[in-house]
Amino acid sequence: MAAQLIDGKTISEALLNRVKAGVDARLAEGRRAPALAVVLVGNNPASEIYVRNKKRSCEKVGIRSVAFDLPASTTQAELLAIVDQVNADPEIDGILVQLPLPAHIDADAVIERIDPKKDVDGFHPYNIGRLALKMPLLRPCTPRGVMTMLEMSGIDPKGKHAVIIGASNIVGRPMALELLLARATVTVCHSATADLAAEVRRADIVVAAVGKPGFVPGDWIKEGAVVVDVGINRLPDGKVVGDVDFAAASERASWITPVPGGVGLMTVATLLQNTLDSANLHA
Ligand SMILES: Nc1nc2c(c(=O)[nH]1)N[C@@H](CN(C=O)c1ccc(C(=O)N[C@@H](CCC(=O)O)C(=O)O)cc1)CN2
Repeated sequence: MAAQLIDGKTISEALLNRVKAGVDARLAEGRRAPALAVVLVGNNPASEIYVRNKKRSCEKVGIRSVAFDLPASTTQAELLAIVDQVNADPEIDGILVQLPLPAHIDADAVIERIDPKKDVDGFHPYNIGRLALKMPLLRPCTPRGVMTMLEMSGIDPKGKHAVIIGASNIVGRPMALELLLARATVTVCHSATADLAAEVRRADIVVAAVGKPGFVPGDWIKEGAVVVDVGINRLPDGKVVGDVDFAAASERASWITPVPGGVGLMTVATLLQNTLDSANLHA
């Protein structure tokens, strides 16, 4: 059986259209456009691309973006002062600090400094706690984007066994909370998991978020499983591939996300959805 594609391009465009309609509705009511502070420290080439895409998408849907492009030498105190400034600005609804930050900056301290009401990345302990307690407010973009992809493809995780490979704060952990909220039975695998292949072979839904090209071979995928590939790995020849052997997994899966053109596009669109949500909640 050849898998059906969960097409991030089509689904993210539909989501962006929905966000644009929400922005237009605010303007029609005489309310201001939502605004997003976009903070980039240093010159990590991948981060520069992601931030550029986020700003372009803001433009497309009518969200105002306010850029803070800071040198790699920025100190933690300087960055925290900028976070304080945008926290206090009533014209800003969302704050995005692009990760990773340079090694001399404590990313957890920066995330914790963001006003949880403006935490459109959903990484603040307050927002993660709300998700864990079944009271989600601002939800991490990649996992929320994955849930939108499943929903728009008619895939209901309820009663399914979901296996997540990777336990990061950005993807693996909040992904587990999202799937639990959707009533899946969830297994989170990580580098100390005893028999990863056996865990994945039992999965109805596999979410791979490892950051290693082709880490999941096709023969780990159960016949008919749904495969969500969150990995974005750039090969020496410049090609971008996921964590899953796409061709082999497609032979067994019922649905699969491609890389590129999959979850990454949803991460950006969901950030704008969160920014609109934040504006509608508070301004
Ligand atoms: N503050 C944050 N930092 C980071 C996040 C995040 O959600 N918030 N996630 C990742 C990077 N990321 C967004 O910031 C991101 C990753 C990938 C894509 C994307 O569009 N991927 C494309 C392929 C891109 C390519 O060719 O390089 C795709 O999947 O089609 C967008 C955003 C870490 N940092």
